[in-house]
Amino acid sequence: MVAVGVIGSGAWGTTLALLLARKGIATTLWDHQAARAQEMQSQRENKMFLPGITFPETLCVTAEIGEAVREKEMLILVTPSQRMRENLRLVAPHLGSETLLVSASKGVEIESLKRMSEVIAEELPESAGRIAVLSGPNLSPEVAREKPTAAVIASQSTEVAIACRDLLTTRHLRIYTSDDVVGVELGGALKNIIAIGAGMTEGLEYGDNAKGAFITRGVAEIARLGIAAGANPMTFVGLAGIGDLIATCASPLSRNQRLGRRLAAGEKLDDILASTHSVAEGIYITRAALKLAERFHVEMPLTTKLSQILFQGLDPHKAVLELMMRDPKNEREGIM
Ligand SMILES: NC(=O)c1ccc[n+]([C@@H]2O[C@H](COP(=O)([O-])OP(=O)(O)OC[C@H]3O[C@@H](n4cnc5c(N)ncnc54)[C@H](O)[C@@H]3O)[C@@H](O)[C@H]2O)c1
Ligand SMILES: O=P(O)(O)OC[C@H](O)CO
Repeated sequence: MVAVGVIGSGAWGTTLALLLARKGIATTLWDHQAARAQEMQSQRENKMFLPGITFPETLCVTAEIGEAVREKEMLILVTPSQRMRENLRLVAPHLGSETLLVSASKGVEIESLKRMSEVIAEELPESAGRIAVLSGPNLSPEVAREKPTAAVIASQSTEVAIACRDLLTTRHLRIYTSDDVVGVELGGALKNIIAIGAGMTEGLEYGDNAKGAFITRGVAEIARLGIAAGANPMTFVGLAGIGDLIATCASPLSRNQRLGRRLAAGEKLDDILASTHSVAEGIYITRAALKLAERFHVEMPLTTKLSQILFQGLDPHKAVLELMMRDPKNEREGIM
């Protein structure tokens, strides 16, 4: 029988585990907290992140890392991005020589500026040829409820991308393959910055023209950085780029978008963080993106202003005014 492990039991990790288990795959979901794992295993539900969705019998929850990692065809790594490395170190002693590794996290490590696949290859070097990354417009409450969804899985190895795709595909989740690992990872990570900003335009009641403009200039900005980092420009008009932006910037289900709306309402970042268990990757990728922008000499005016709002208390109205008053530009300047 095929067996899969899922490392990280937040909303997305639980959703992916549910999908696999519903296909009859023996799925082990790992939580880093024993009490949480026990609670989910006995209640047959993740009440914190996906209330109301019952676990099938083929899904087992554990806090014992070896149980989640040993003898698995595929391991899905889906912790918050800043926690990925420490969890890979727990995985390493138990990992088999054939296991496929899929990163489903959307972020860049702030300290090293490495993408998740790079962190994985660094910590698990013997598995470096079996890594894939999953991204796309994938709001977990919709995916878990089997609403039609598409995603993209990228790997340097076509065989690995296809094998992971085949394990993850369901009647409700259509997955495209790609060889643009850099673009798929950076698209999924960087869109979180734009999702926070889009939430802010909504919270400030600036209307749909402002939101449309913000998202469009946002794509230009994140594509500019991605291309400088080696991504294929076309990936930013694909599922990991514009696709994910449309979903997250439009949906009240997006945690990053909600964060933007709360900041616009005047709440302080620390208070928002203290009020939730969910990760809003946009906060961390904002820092990482600005460091990457410096490395690649790329201009990121929207990200710069968002960073000032998040970390220096800049008033969002003032930030928007400052963006509006920038020097006029040609629309395509700095993109292609
Ligand atoms: N939720 C979604 O719809 C969705 C969709 C696609 C991708 N993602 C990405 O998946 C990743 C995980 O997000 P999520 O939504 O599943 O999580 P979540 O925000 O729902 O919950 C956070 C999870 O992180 C866990 N956690 C906290 N500290 C940890 C540690 N030190 N080690 C291991 N786990 C720890 C918590 O226990 C919790 O399970 C993020 O990068 C996110 O961007 C999320
Ligand atoms: O809820 P968010 O903002 O973390 O977004 C979740 C996914 O990345 C959407 O594709």
